[in-house]
Amino acid sequence: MPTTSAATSAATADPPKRSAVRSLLRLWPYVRPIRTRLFSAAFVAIVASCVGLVIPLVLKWMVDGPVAGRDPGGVWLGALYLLLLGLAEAGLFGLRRWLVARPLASVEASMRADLFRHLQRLPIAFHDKWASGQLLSRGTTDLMLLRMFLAFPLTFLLVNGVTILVGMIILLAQEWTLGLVLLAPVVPMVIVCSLFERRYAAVARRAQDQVGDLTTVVEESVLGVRIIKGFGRHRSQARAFHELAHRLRGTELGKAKLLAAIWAVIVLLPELTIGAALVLGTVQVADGALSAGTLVLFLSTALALRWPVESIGFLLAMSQEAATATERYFEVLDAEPESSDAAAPGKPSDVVALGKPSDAAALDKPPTGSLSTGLRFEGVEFRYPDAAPDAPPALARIDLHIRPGETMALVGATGSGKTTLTALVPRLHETTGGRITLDGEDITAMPRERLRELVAVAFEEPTLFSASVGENVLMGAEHATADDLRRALAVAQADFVHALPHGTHTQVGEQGLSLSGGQRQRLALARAVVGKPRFLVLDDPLSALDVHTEALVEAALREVLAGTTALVVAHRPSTVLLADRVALLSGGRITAVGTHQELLRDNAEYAWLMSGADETVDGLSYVKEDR
Ligand SMILES: Nc1ncnc2c1ncn2[C@@H]1O[C@H](COP(=O)(O)OP(=O)(O)OP(=O)(O)O)[C@@H](O)[C@H]1O
Repeated sequence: MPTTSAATSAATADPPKRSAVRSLLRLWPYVRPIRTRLFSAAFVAIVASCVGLVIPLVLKWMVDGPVAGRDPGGVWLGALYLLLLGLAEAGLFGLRRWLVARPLASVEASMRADLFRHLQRLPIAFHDKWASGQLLSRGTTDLMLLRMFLAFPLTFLLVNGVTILVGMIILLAQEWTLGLVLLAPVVPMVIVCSLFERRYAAVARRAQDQVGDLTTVVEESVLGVRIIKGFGRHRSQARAFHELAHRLRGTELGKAKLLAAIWAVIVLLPELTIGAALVLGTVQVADGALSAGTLVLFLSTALALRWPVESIGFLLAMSQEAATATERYFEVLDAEPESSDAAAPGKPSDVVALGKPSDAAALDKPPTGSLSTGLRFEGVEFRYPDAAPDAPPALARIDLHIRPGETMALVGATGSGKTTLTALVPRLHETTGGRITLDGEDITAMPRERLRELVAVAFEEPTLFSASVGENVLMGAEHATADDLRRALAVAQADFVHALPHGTHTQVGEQGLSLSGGQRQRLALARAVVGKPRFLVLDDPLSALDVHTEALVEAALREVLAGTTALVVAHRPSTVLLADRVALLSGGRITAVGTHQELLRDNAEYAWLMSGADETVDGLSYVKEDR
């Protein structure tokens, strides 16, 4: 898992410098399908707001009419009007909410689905660089911010703008001198708002990135809880968490200070002008230049405009956060996925054999028209995208031919490139030179779907998903039958599942934590073989097994391997003995190929790598002979 700092830099390096509006416009494809409802809701809210502005006009009519003329009937009529207007305003706002609630939930759901689908299609190189917490926070917090923006600020910035405009027109039409007094703070407020927007954009981005970092630490602490406890690292982990939480707290406080400042300006200036208008209006009423009803209308309209004006501060803040969330969302969505013939979404990452054709035997034969020539590496070179430019490539000049039905063991010192080489076959990484062919067909020329039907992979670190044992294994072949499942479990010596509380229906916890490492490895192996793949790539899949279980797995695996072309990474001689030939990988190059005995005799490095394990070799020789 990438470190927090590396992931942070990957996630936050050079965020695009777009204005908030341009960032938010990128949401249009998602908003388009619900535009009618959204515009209707905005229209309803504008009408509701304007209905609210009629109330001061009724008040003026009441004060200058029935109240001045001491007409109780008129006063009651006015009160009835006010009640109806109030009810209409409340009803319309309720209608607005009803109009937007469901479609906005669907926008959030479809954005989340797109993000998830895209994450499945992004290359391993992307996932190597990005911390999972950063991706998680984009799929949760950021999308929630976007839904809130579409539900509230998007509509209310418009509604409040129109309300302020209509209110000001009413005021200017009634008495333009007092209207101008109320208009006085507009210019300073626009300046303050634009300054605020710029500063808030930076601090909002920082806060959202820090939430991603914090999520990463929490996730790592939960997943790595055994290591943390085993090494007594809970204090240092807690310290790392507190440091990040402290940093986030500081950023959030910075946000709160900025909000407080703009809030103060936005509240204070209108209050001052309302006070000034009140004094001026009272003097005019005393002089007889203004009717008492007009002054009441003036004050009640100004008070009705207070909320639309005061809310601008936090509506702008929410919009800015939504713009940042949009940027962060599209940073992931803009990342280039695997080439257009990418695998279908929803594939597990550690097993690449999915979807056995309905006729299982079809996989055991090469496709019509192509010769069965096995697995061939021709001048393959690979360099990790984030490796230093002057660093040697992880793999260079790899020429290797694994014949049809042959099992080739791949042996090499740690860091020699074994995992990297195996990852190239199912195209988890793309070769940077040379080519790999399966029965003569270049793997880059075949659709990924087909490649992943042909090749199954099991890794040393087996991942189990939160699903039943059976579902986990059958991820290796969607159309496999109960018999296939039973056979695969038998090959992987995973019969222990029948003793689990609900057999193959037993749910295994997050990452299969409730099972031992060896049990998980056996399930991952069962997953790799359940689809009877033509090509099998195993990256040291038996490392967590005891010698006896390993021998049993190997005996059963040999039957599977007999009809399969296989590349098996091996550290132990016992695994090597499974193979027909061995390839020695040294510093990213194949330095020797031969049988185990030949290499033991002729190659010092191989002999050294295999040394100290004679007992196991003998033990397995017995198994082989017995077979
Ligand atoms: N994502 C990556 N980015 C850059 N370099 C990497 C990456 N993954 C592995 N490497 C480097 O590539 C080299 C080969 O690594 P690889 O994991 O293939 O070795 P290995 O032979 O499988 O080792 P082991 O036996 O310990 O599993 C190592 O030097 C490693 O540091």
